[in-house]
Amino acid sequence: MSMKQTTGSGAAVELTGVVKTFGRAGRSVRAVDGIDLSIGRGETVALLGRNGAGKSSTVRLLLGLDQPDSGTVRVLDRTAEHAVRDGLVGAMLQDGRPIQRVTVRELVDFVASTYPKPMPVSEALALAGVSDYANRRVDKLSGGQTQRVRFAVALAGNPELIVLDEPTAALDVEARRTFWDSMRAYARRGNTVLFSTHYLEEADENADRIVVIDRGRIVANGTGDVIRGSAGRGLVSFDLAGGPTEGLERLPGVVTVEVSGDRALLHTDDSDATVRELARLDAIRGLQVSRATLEDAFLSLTAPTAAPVSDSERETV
Ligand SMILES: Nc1ncnc2c1ncn2[C@@H]1O[C@H](COP(=O)(O)OP(=O)(O)OP(=O)(O)O)[C@@H](O)[C@H]1O
Repeated sequence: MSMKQTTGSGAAVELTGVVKTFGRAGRSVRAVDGIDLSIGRGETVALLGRNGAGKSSTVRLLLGLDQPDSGTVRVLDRTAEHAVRDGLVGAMLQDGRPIQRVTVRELVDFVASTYPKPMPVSEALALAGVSDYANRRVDKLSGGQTQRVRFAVALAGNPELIVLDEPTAALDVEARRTFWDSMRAYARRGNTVLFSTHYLEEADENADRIVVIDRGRIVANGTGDVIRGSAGRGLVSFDLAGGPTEGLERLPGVVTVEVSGDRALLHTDDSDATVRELARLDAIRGLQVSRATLEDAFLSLTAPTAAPVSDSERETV
C-alpha cells in the first residue's frame, strides 16, 4: 500500500454560500442555489437528488471546471483548481470516455505518469479490480469493465479525494456491487469520497452521510437513519372521502402532509397518536399504517418536478 499524502488538517470539501447560475439574465437557471456543505477527511458522502437537482453542477464546481457566481469552494485547504493541479483529486464524470486502442495498463500507466506522486500502477489496477484484464484493449470491454477502468484512471494520481458523478448509472446489479467494493476499499485507506446518485439504496449502503439536494439546495443532510426520520418515521394514509385537508398537519405526531387526489398521506413521528386522533375524527376510511422508508422521506423532501426555479419565475413566487 502506498503512503498517504498529507495536506493539512482542514475539511476535505468546504462549500460556503455557493451559487451557480446558467443562461442569460431573465432566462437563467440557478443550478446551485446557495449551498453550504462541509465534508470531513475520510468521509464518504452521497449527493442524492432527482434529475436536474444540481448534482453535476456541484461536482463541476468542486473540480474547478466551473466557477461559482458567488460563494467559495475549498478543496483540501486550497482552491479546487489548485487541489486538482496538485493531484489530490480524482474524478469520474458522467461523459468521460477512455481513449481507444490502448490496453488498460497502458492507459493507467500514462495517466499515472502525469501526476506528481502517482499510485503504483499495479496497485491502482488491483484496487479498481481490473488486474485480470489489464492487457486487454480499453475499447473492447463491457460497460461494467469500462466503468472500473475509469475508476482505475481516477485512482492513478493517488488522490485523497475522489469525486464520482453517478458512477453506476449504467451498470447491472453485479457490476454495481463489485464497483462499490472497490470504492469502499479506497475509502478504508482514509480517503474521502463524494458520489452523486439517483439510487437511494446505493446512497444508504455506501455513504456515511447522505446530502439530499433539490432545486440547487440542500434539503436534508445526515445518515440514512436521520434522513428516514426527517419526514417522520411512520406513514399513515387514509381516504379523505371528501373531508377537509386543513389542520391535518396539526394532528399529533404529524411532520408533513401530502394530499394526492382523494388520499392523504401523513408522515408522522407517532403513528399511534396520529391514528387515535383520526379515529376520533372518524377519518379512518382506507386507513393504512406503515414505517417510512428512505424513499418515502426522499419523495417528501424533494419536489416532483425538480426543475430549478428560473430567476424570472422566482420574482413571481
Ligand atoms: N451548462 C449548462 N447550461 C445551462 N443549464 C445548465 C448547464 N448545466 C446544468 N444546467 C441546468 O442546471 C440544472 C441542474 O443541472 P445538473 O446537471 O447539475 O443536475 P443533476 O442533479 O446532475 O441532474 P442529473 O441527475 O440529470 O444528472 C438543470 O436544470 C440543468 O438543465
